[in-house]
Amino acid sequence: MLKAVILIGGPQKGTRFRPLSLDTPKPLFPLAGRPLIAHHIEACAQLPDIREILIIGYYPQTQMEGFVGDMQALYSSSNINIRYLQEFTALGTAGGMYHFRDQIRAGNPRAFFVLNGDVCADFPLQELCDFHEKRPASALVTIMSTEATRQQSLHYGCLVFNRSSGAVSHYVEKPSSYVSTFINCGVYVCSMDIFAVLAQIFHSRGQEYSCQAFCNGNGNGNGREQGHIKWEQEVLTPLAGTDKLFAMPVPNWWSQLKTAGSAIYANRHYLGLYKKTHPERLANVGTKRGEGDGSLICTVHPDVYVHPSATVHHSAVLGPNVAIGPGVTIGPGVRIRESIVLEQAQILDHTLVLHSIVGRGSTIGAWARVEGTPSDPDPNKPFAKMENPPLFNNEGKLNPSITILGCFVQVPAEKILLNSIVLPHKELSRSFKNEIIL
Ligand SMILES: Nc1nc2c(ncn2[C@@H]2O[C@H](COP(=O)(O)OP(=O)(O)O[C@H]3O[C@H](CO)[C@@H](O)[C@H](O)[C@@H]3O)[C@@H](O)[C@H]2O)c(=O)[nH]1
Repeated sequence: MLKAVILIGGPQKGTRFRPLSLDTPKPLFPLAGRPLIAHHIEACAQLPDIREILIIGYYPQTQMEGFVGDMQALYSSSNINIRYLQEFTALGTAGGMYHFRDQIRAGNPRAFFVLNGDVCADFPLQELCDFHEKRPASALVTIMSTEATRQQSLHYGCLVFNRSSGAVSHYVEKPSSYVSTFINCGVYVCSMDIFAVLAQIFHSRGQEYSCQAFCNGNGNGNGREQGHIKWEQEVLTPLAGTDKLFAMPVPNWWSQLKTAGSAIYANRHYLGLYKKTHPERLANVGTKRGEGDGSLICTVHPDVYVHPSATVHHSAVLGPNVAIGPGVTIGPGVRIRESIVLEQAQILDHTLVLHSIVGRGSTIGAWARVEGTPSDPDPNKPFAKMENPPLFNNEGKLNPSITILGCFVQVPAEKILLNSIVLPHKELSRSFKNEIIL
């Protein structure tokens, strides 16, 4: 029996994903019509041995319970239990795993997966598990690894490993100078003995804290929670070179979801994966709607996802790489490409939407133009990943990126919105270019 843990962080995380994360917690942001971590759950559920998926984070229960209920219902017939476990405070990337160790160990799984909730991929979980189980009995963790450029590798965990055995000899989290182009994808298989390592870290921390508290005469020394454990620095780094840490390089598509710009890129890839895994979800076949209802929609340039409850005028043209959410209305002559339109948005007649995300309940008037700048990885650099540039450049100007409308924004007819970010509930009265509209 196997289990999986999905780490989703909490409300203070995902700040670079604003304004989209103001409305929906980042782990639930829809890509190709499904919440980000529903793709993780779907990948886990493909494995016949998976029995339980534990989502660990510090979002309030109320923000996660609807999603968890939907997932439980979806996978009830496959006998997979899905639960959300809330940390009382941010416990870091390994503290939650240790805190909820009894829940992970319950039922005696032979191993468990750990997936960062903010990565997107064609997750090769069965291969990763088979690889891990073929390593020596001493193996505690196998890391899924991919290659990045030399420069980009500095933003990730970097690893040096033996290409035939997979044994990791050196692991550095976000090094300041070049270590390796092989990076940590934030996807792991762990043996159950990893809890002994976590217990050791937790208890040594306890001694450190009580000593500091004694010396300072106050609570827990530096104010950090004793249960806070950094998986990368406190677990992976010391395990390197001990024959307990392994890496499996994979050629599959993989990306992080840090900025809103990366959502368009991930949306495109998840739509592309549907061709292999769930072609019935796509509205690719001629002019037919996805999800098997077969009614006519409009002209579609693959790949396109349209929620069955959306209303799309037959003269609209969608795609490539478009996802249309529930209850969306698309008027006559509308053209949308490389974009995500979230639930209940309305796009009125003859409007053009390019490289943009239209927030929940937003309205774009007729003959308007909403356009952003694509922020894809550099196609001329092998292994290049998405850049996650800051919002502003050194001159204090907005870096060109996709256009984002927060929820319930109103764009009047015949206006142009270019490379701009609009915060929720704004009613625009004119055109904007390269601006954040607060
Ligand atoms: N439950 C919980 N989850 C957390 C916490 N802190 C972070 N996480 C979750 O853990 C994942 C990674 O955390 P980050 O702190 O955002 O790390 P990162 O910059 O993305 O780097 C990590 O991922 C890279 C791959 O995407 C790796 O290359 C890198 O080595 C590292 O593991 C995210 O899904 C985040 O939501 C926490 O306190 N509690």
